Amino acid sequence: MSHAAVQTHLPQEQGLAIPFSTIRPHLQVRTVQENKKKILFVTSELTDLVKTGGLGDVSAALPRALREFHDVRVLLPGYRQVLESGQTIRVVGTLPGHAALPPCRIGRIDLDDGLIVYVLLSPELYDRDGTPYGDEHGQDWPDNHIRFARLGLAAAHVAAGSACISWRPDLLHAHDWPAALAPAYLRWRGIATPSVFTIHNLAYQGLLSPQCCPELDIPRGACRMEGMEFHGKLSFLKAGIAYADRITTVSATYAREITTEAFGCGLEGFLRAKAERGLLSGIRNGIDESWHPESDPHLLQGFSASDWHGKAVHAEYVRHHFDLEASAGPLFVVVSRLVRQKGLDLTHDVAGTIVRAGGQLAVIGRGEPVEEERMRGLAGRFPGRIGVRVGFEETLARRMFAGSDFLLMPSRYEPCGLSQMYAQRFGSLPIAHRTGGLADSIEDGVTGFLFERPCVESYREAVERALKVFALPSLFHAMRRSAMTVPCYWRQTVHPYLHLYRQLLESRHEQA
Ligand SMILES: Nc1ncnc2c1ncn2[C@@H]1O[C@H](COP(=O)(O)OP(=O)(O)O[C@H]2O[C@H](CO)[C@@H](O)[C@H](O)[C@H]2O)[C@@H](O)[C@H]1O
Repeated sequence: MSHAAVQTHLPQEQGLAIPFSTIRPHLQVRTVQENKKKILFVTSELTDLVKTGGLGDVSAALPRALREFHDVRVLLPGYRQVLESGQTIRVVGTLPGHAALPPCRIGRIDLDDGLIVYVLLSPELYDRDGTPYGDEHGQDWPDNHIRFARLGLAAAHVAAGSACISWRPDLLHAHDWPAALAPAYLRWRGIATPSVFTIHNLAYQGLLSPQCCPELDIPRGACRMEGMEFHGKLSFLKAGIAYADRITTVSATYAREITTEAFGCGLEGFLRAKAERGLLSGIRNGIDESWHPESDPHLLQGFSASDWHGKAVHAEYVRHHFDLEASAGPLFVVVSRLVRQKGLDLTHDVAGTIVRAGGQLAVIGRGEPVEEERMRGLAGRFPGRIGVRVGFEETLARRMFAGSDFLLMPSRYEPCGLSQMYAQRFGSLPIAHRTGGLADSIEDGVTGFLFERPCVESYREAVERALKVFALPSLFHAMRRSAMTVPCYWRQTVHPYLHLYRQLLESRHEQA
């Protein structure tokens, strides 16, 4: 693998038109600094084009924060949302089929700010209604193993320089189980490109039957404990952990937690062994610069710690939008995927405390049908005091962070969490379980409220403390101001990744 990857212009890529695209000017000429390395992000979500949760946000914001230092590009499946995004897609590469993985083409999107996204074009795998992972009823696609193995193998081909793209990464960075076979295929095929695998959520593992090995061309040797075998099945996520050169997760506390039985999802021993060899680390997520209360274009009006008027405008907007009564009481919000991890059942049980104290609650979320139903039931119990919207709406979510006084986040576990940082930035104090990245990003009684155990009693005690602070405006505003100034942008937090990449590239260089 060559590290002499200095380019003074972008590579020549053929611009074959495909039906859904309009042709864009061919090449932008850009000077690339000598010490910049080429890094390929492999991910199943990118907020600009398709998002179901925090993975999309990190996949969009981290490459942008790294771009000052490296030439970072993203590889993403060409879902229907991507094809219909209105972005120009030029075909720049082709890949042959392999085992049960169909041949595909690679398209290229140049986003407005210059971020380059390679899109894996395989209509039979990705051009469907629904989310990246399942149909509109929340049912996983039965061929997910093929869909995401295709992603992993394509990434390995790009790394090997055999995807007909004249851009070849010095390092590959894969995210979560859908991208986890990328480092594995590198290893199985003897491609020396170093790799990083980031775990955003250990609970989603991508399990499949060992009988699928021939379909995906998984070597027999991989079906062992030291490989991707997991209780008689095969785990995409475990493959990422087994074969990447370095493993990271998204906060220091979660990195420790996943080496314990309580949080390790059965992989704690495997992860502990990696940690003991210095191969597992926790790097806390940052957030994108667009989360700025004075300039976020999603907001109706900007605001700051010295001018709260815009915040009041959003509080009124949220009350109106969720059919809540006019009130001077505290406004609580939930912005969350509605899944068991997020502790919605606990919020259901403390909601009465909030309402009795004169508070109101607005919830937006989408997820498991049982959780959606639970939330709808809550709105039915407290009309005018609790409003629930089942759906996914970025603009509304941002206005909820802006208009609220408190964000509820009683997650049972939380690898990092972004919502609490968005809330803090917008002067809404998070009330959260002391776990994972919530413990690392919230200072109890200063920039939010933490409770110790994921149970109603512990949670209620934190809500009661928050209500007392709300009743003391000078203390409440002081806490808000502290929360708004916590350093949380990626540019303030990206350095551990730069250090990790440097270490990895240098050690690979020495080995070579
Ligand atoms: N209905 C809705 N409408 C609009 N926006 C909505 C929404 N539901 C959720 N969101 C948004 O989706 C994102 C959720 O991100 P989180 O990091 O809080 O959780 P998630 O569990 O998805 O991410 C996983 O990956 C991230 C990234 O590493 C980790 O921080 C996290 O702990 C881990 O569980 C936030 O941007 C939130 O505002």
